[in-house]
Amino acid sequence: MPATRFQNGDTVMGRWPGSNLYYEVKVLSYDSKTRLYTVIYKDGTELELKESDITSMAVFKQGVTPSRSRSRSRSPGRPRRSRSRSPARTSRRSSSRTTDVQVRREKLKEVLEVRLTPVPMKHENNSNSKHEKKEENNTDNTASTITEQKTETESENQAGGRYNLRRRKDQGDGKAVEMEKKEETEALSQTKTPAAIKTTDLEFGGRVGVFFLMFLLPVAVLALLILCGQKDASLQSFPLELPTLQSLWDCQVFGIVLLWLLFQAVLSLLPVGKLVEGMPLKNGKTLKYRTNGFYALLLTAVAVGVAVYQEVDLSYIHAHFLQFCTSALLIVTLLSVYLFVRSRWASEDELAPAGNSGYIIYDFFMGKELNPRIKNFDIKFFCEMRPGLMGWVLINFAMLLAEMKLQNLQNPSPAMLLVNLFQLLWVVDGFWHEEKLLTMMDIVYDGFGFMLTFGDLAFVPFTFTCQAYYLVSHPNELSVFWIVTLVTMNGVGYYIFRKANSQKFAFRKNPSDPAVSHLKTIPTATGKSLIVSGLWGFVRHPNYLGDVIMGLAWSLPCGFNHLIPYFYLIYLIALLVHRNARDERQCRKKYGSAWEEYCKAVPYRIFPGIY
Ligand SMILES: NC(=O)C1=CN([C@@H]2O[C@H](COP(=O)(O)OP(=O)(O)OC[C@H]3O[C@@H](n4cnc5c(N)ncnc54)[C@H](OP(=O)(O)O)[C@@H]3O)[C@@H](O)[C@H]2O)C=CC1
Ligand SMILES: CC(C)=CCC[C@@H](C)[C@H]1CC=C2C3=C(CC[C@@]21C)[C@@]1(C)CC[C@H](O)C(C)(C)[C@@H]1CC3
Repeated sequence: MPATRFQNGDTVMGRWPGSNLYYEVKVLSYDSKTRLYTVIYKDGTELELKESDITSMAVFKQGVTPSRSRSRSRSPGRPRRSRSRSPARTSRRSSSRTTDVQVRREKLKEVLEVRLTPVPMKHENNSNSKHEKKEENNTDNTASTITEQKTETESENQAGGRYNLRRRKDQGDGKAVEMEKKEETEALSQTKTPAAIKTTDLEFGGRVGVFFLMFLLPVAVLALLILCGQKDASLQSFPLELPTLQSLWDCQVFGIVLLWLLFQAVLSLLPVGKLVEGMPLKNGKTLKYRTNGFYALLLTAVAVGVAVYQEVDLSYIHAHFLQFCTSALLIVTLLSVYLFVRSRWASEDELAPAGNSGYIIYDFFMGKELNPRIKNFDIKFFCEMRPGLMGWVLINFAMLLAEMKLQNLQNPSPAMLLVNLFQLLWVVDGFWHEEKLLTMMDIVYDGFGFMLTFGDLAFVPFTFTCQAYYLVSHPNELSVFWIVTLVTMNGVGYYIFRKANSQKFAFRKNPSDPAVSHLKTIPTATGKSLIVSGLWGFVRHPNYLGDVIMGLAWSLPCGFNHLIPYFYLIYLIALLVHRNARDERQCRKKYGSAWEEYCKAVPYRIFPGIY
């Protein structure tokens, strides 16, 4: 153990996570990487604590009590009566009381969970025999139970779990919950803001990897567009004819891109649509987000309709596509620099877990600040959903008009129509469920740096449109059989994607919701359960599977002459496989043996029988 304040075997006072209550604990070990102490409470509960959450016994003996606990005695090993409700009681009351309180409580719970990182099983190091027994019992509990939702047995298993934490989240009761939430928020805000933990697990090949990616990604996007626009779109037509500077840059185009960003920013600030609370931050506070994307989409459609009626020639976008892309790339670079510079003034609890390695290049790429804001304008939330996704739909429409113009068509080709409609459905769906983005890792975990800025403002609008761009100069006839097949394929993909995402969201919001209460689940020691039947029992990421099926239906209308229109599909598979690995790593950490059990019960990650 390096020089640390507390040594193995020391008896000290440890803060109970999420509260200001201190209990006697014994230090078991110290992890210099995570800078966390593993401590064991008197009742056998093992937790990882930060140094700031530990204090010496002497402080208490002198009567300087850091705990602000008043009459409320909450022993980690002794559940408070008012909180432990029988599941039967829950199901009688909960369905009609699915209130915001529950959702907020759920969010708060997740913050607490971060502090309750399960300690990996360490049988060989453990000298505490009582503890060993507990561990074995617990492993049995989680390993043997694939239960129907909310049975008494499940609840008992949970209560006897390793952390002796009651299942709180899967129980619903409006009033009590509200009180609980208040207490917990109070406790959280009283707790000193934790020091930012340095990012030690570097992704994307670390500093060297991201350095190359930062150059490779923009070049790859430009190369894709050049190839897509060429008559011979074969991958073998390398080396590409280098574009002239004039075909890459145009000040008017740059102005249009800036106007587009401004227009979308103004729409995003309109006081319509729900004001939604995001997930709690490290300091227990939450940010508010205006979710008016659907209205913004409608207003954008009206504006575009008026422009077309006024005979604005949208095929201009097709003719200047490369210039639009370079303008976007310049904006991405400027915005990333701005974000990196401003992150110097961000407080510790405003920093993202993923982008704080201390290496400039890496942090610039990953993003240091979690939720950069200018007053109430959330730059990340805006960029994730608005200019890129709206731009995608607009560009697709412009390509449709360009196809009619260049190929002298009265109507758009069926292939172009299908690509436009399929992708429009996906974007509309995204705006309809905009609120759900707030729980995704991009918002909750990733910083806002070059990677996401580039992804949102350049990658999405200029590569997701590659099928439509390709079709303008590479027409492809579709038979009725193909049209029916593609519509069915997109429908099936969309059904799986939507159902899986909605099921998970509904379950996390309220597991007793009649829409999901029939699903089988695996309980976990954190209090959350994992769905193990239906789509989530088919593969571990059914939502990714649905997305990939749709991706295939978007590329097939372009035919089989070239690989280039399949770029989106290839990107999507690579992204989702990587995302899946990232997510599973986090879930394994969060859920321990319950996650292993889930993996055993549902062996395939995305593609049944293959992966
Ligand atoms: N086209 C594109 O470019 C992209 C599309 N997407 C799409 O966005 C959607 C959302 O993706 P993503 O953000 O990756 O999130 P996921 O839907 O994959 O969420 C993963 C989380 O779900 C929870 N979970 C996992 N398994 C279970 C289970 N069995 N039961 C209950 N909860 C479970 C866990 O969180 P916890 O337990 O903490 O709740 C886990 O961390 C997907 O449909 C994806 O295809 C995403 C990225 C890019
Ligand atoms: C090569 C590179 C740097 C890629 C960056 C990846 C981004 C393009 C994607 C990462 C996750 C995304 C999501 C959406 C758009 C693409 C990015 C930003 C999304 C907002 C689109 C709308 C959907 O409905 C969604 C909310 C599910 C989705 C979330 C993830």
